[in-house]
Amino acid sequence: MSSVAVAGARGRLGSLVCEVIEDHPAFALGAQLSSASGPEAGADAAILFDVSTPEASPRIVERALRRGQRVIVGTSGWSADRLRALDGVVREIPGAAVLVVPNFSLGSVMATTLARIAAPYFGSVEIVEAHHEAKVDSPSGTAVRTAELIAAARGGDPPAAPFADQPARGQLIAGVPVHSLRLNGVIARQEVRFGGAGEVLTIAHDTHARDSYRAGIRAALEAIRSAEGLTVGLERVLGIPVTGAA
Ligand SMILES: NC(=O)C1=CN([C@@H]2O[C@H](COP(=O)(O)OP(=O)(O)OC[C@H]3O[C@@H](n4cnc5c(N)ncnc54)[C@H](OP(=O)(O)O)[C@@H]3O)[C@@H](O)[C@H]2O)C=CC1
Ligand SMILES: O=C(O)C1=N[C@H](C(=O)O)C[C@H](O)C1
Repeated sequence: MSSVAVAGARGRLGSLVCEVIEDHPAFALGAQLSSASGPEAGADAAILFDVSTPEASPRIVERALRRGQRVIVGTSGWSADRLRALDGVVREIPGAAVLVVPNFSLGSVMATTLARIAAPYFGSVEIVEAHHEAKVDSPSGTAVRTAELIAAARGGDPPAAPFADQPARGQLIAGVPVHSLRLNGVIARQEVRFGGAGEVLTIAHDTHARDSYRAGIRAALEAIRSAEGLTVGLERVLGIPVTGAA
């Protein structure tokens, strides 16, 4: 049995993560950490599962890695810059393993994979994401990661983003305009819209219930036991073919 401490255990995602751990015969739920927990709380667990806040996450993750814990990160905010810094930390620590999962939902991972495939073939692309009103960060971590992967798939050739300096045109992430909605009645939704000559391709994904994260959380737990170094994305764990960088 591997014991797992959960940072953010009382949150919307954290409480689901705790349920999945408790239901899994190979894992035991350890400390359930909140912002009130001291730095040493949960240090005895083999695995630290971080689902806290974008602000707290980097400190929580680095501390866990430096004390030899394997780490799963579901918290948003891990943009390319943060991931580069994390990779530096991981390389300093022999045997370190961290798995960063921007989205645990299989449908979302598939949608982002399809967007990566389409990216080189369309001259313009924009992302519209919608989330519940309690979400503290925007754009969403999934949208940031999707935009970065689209840019990488285009090999540095930025999409057309006319008049992008106007606030209503969204926030440019890796050259891709991203538009964020925060609405009562929504859990999570993302649309990637590709524009070509006389046509628009829309790749859309809806999260109707947080149950959609269960299978991905389980897969991440099973993968972290043999992971090495920094791994980003559930696609790597599930063996979904991906091309290009990152
Ligand atoms: N990868 C994925 O598939 C998904 C990722 N997310 C991401 O997960 C994160 C959490 O989302 P959600 O559960 O909705 O948010 P919540 O606000 O419901 O939960 C966050 C929890 O973190 C706790 N927390 C805050 N600071 C710390 C700290 N320093 N140490 C430990 N715990 C802390 C808070 O508790 P308190 O302040 O009481 O301590 C709170 O319970 C977000 O970044 C979100 O974007 C969400 C859904 C899916
Ligand atoms: O806060 C959320 O709810 C979610 N956060 C993640 C993100 O920022 O992409 C994943 C999912 O969209 C739900």
